[in-house]
Amino acid sequence: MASATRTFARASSAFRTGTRNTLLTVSRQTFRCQRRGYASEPTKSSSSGLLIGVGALALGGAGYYFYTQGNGSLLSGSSGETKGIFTPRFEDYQKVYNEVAERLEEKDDYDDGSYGPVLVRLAWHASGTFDKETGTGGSNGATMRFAPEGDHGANAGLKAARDFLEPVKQKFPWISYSDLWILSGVCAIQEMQGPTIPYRPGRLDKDIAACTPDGRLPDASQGNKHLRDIFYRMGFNDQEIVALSGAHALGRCHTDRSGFEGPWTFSPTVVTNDYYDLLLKEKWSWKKWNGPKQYEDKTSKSLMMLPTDMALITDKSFRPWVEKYAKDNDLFFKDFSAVITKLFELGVPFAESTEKMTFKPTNA
Ligand code: HEM
Repeated sequence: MASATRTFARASSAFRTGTRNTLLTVSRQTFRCQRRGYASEPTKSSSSGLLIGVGALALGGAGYYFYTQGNGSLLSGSSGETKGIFTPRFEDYQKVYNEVAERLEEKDDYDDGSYGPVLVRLAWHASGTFDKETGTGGSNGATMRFAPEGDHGANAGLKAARDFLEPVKQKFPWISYSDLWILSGVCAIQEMQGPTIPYRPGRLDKDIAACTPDGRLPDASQGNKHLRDIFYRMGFNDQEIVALSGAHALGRCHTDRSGFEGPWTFSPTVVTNDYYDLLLKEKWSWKKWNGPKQYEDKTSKSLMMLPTDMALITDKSFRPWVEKYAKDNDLFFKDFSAVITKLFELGVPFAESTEKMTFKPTNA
């Protein structure tokens, strides 16, 4: 620790004050985080990312590679000369997008054939901790890298998503984890044939001190009041709660993660409005098993609904939106794109000049 600190001190003295301050902040965070330790689930992914900073600093006389967290940074060549500030542009973010898309295509032996759904869940759980009253939580910080947040029951299983992204972070060390997780959610939705999701970069990774308390994400065993408590706290209304829930067209529940079991739809790796359609058209009854209370469809007995999903058709204000989205996929795509963009941007202090980016899907 001491020699790494000295290496940092030597290296940082070579740079102008503004950059040095940024680097010092990043480095102090790095050392503090190392002392405090990470969540038991995400240790590998998070520590290696932060260690990039230390590794870069340790290059010493061989030259320096310095990256801030996505908003521009000093980039030096291996011969030691400073090359200038690296400011990522749209093309750079599209490269990250393409890399995630390529890995999604390659790694098709996971779950139902794609990491896409779990990447969407990672981006949502990173964002869904936001509290509009205090301005805390949200995607700006990627604090799920640390215990206790990574170990919150609601986040069980998301290490798979973080590990999937670690090689991408290593290939593009200039992007913050916070921006990477959201960009990957955007990529997963688009690559799974969903709507275009506009993206803005600018999130900064925060220290362990910014971890949010347990209990900010929804509890699937509850009902409509709980959904409103959780989503109103983030700043959403009833229509938006229903539109966001359409993400459950994707993926599945796992007994070793949430305790629940099974997918919501027959095409869990394609974004569709099937979730709403099935909610309305199927007959749902309690599944007979020893696990937590969940519903199963009468026809195939292979699909599931959570108590919170069923609340969308028993609640008078939610139900009309379920009916609208079941009838009109274009409307669902339009509203889903708008509401998930809002979710991904909760509490992020973007610079005014930050423009929305639209990535080209690889299968377009
Ligand atoms: C409305 C309240 C919500 C509740 C109670 C809830 C609960 C759950 C639960 C229990 C799982 C299963 C986790 C597992 O066992 O692997 C799950 C999975 C998932 N959730 Fe939600 N969720 C909610 C909202 C959302 C929202 C707003 C999104 C995204 C916009 C979302 C996206 C997903 C996805 C994509 C999966 C599948 C993950 C996978 O296949 O690994 N959920 N959710």
